[in-house]
Amino acid sequence: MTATAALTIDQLRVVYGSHSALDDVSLQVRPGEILGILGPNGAGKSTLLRAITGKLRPTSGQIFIAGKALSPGKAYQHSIGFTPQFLGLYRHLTGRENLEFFACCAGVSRQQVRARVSQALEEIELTDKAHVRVDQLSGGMQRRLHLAATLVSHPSLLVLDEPTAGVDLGVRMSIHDLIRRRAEQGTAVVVVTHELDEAEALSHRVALLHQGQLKALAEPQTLVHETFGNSQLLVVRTVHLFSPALCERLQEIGFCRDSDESNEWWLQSDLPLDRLINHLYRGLGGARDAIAEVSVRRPGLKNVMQHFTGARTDSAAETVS
Ligand SMILES: Nc1ncnc2c1ncn2[C@@H]1O[C@H](COP(=O)(O)OP(=O)(O)OP(=O)(O)O)[C@@H](O)[C@H]1O
Repeated sequence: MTATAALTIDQLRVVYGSHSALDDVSLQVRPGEILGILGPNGAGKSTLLRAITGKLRPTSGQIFIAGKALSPGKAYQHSIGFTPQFLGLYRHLTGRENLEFFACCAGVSRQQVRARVSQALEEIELTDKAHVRVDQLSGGMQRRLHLAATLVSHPSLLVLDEPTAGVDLGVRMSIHDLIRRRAEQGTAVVVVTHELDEAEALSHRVALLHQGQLKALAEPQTLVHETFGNSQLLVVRTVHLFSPALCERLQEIGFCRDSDESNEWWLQSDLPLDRLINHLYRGLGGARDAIAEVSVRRPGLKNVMQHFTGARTDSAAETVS
């Protein structure tokens, strides 16, 4: 990518006291590109967003917005639109009043404010609710309005922190459409999400952070392929969630799971299915009744995350005998 990238992050380091929150992170985002930022809690995602939006002075490294070096503390509202995770709307004002306020704060000229606000309301399909107070709108409508508050200034770089947190599928889809449309018009988008399906569906590329380091940066499908090749996953769903003996047994025979709250376990392998099933049932012995379902799947981003963040990914080649 060239100096005309919408965003360039060059060898960024952020150290809090003695703790390194970001360590030598470099990446670029081109105009029109949607980059998903993924990583477990504490990976450094919020720190990265704070650095990109100029709210934090990096320990070292540089950030360029459309080729211009970013100096923390300066006003960047014209080129960067930041939508934080938590709603920041004025509940006693109407949707239109909120958008007009945010447009003015972002430096939109008086002559343009009305048209920009009308356009944003149309984009989020809330024109007919423009004069309703925010506290009388549904949660999904407030979420869309929250995003529109950033869109009114037509930023060249949109930075979104979990834009679909807590919304239903319908609202999520409409927010995705909104983000895609802006990207198609040339806006670069950096979006932090914990939803891996969302990242896979929405992002042109994903950046995977873990313990402050950039572990991977690629298109979702490329990342899955580079990590797992043509492997498949044998997926097992257990009847009960908490059965320490069964969990221990599954771990011993090479399975891992998404979280302690999941009753789905998976094993990555290139081996033929009949050998894998044999391996599973032999390994489980008398505990096989505790299995509700066995299926085969292609790996996805979720499995890539586990691979890079240290979950057990022992290949079946090592554990299947
Ligand atoms: N102001 C701060 N002072 C000291 N340490 C901090 C500060 N902010 C964040 N950290 C630490 O830096 C690391 C990265 O934090 P950060 O909030 O960027 O992670 P994150 O990926 O956004 O996590 P989450 O998904 O939980 O929001 C964590 O270990 C965190 O405890």
